[in-house]
Amino acid sequence: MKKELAVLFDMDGVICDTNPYHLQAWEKFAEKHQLHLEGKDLSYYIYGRTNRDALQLFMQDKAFANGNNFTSDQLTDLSEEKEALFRDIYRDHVELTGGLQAFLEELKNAGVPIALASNAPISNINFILDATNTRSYFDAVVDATQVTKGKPDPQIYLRAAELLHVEPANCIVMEDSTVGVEAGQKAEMKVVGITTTHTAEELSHTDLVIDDFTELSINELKNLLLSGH
Ligand SMILES: O=P(O)(O)OC[C@H]1O[C@@H](O)[C@H](O)[C@@H](O)[C@@H]1O
Repeated sequence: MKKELAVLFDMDGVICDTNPYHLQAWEKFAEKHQLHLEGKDLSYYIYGRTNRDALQLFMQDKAFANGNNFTSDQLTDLSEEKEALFRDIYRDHVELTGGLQAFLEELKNAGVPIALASNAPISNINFILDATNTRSYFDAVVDATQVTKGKPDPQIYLRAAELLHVEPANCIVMEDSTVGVEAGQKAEMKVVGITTTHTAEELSHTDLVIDDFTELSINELKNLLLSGH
């Protein structure tokens, strides 16, 4: 039987409020590679994007100080180098977003299928799932390597719905980044915006804005599915 509700969680900024630590990692990485990264660039180039897309966007618009373009293998290596920095910085600060543990329990007890759908590399996904001890809650995990395009393309969310055997129209996406919100909306799913990375105003085009998961219940999600766009 097809399920009437599934919840698809983004990871960075949703499972854990990691973006302040990603920022520190990007700053270290930028210094080492003489990349002219400014605070205001983060919102557009970085938050929510795959590292490959972020690095490529940078190269197009700003170019690295040494003027080189990177091969696909170099992009993979650079991406992993930045994420190793992130994991080192974040390791001692790992904490689930407020109310998430109880919300995951509520969903699990009600038999609601749950997926993790992230642009992050699998090394980071494994790191967060192990450090937060939440792997057992997720019925499916989708990262950008399992599809041809990461967010803001909708493929990651559509693949997650497929793995859970739930129609996209019955899926609710939990997102913090504008790139991720775009992906959820293009997948024609309802999107809840969480204000870890962007302000409530910046997320005002979502279906519901929350500060953390203490504000959500299954009933509220069911009502959201019934409401129009
Ligand atoms: O799709 P998610 O879980 O928000 O993660 C995507 C990306 O979010 C960015 O903010 C990070 O800098 C990346 O390293 C990360 O891969």
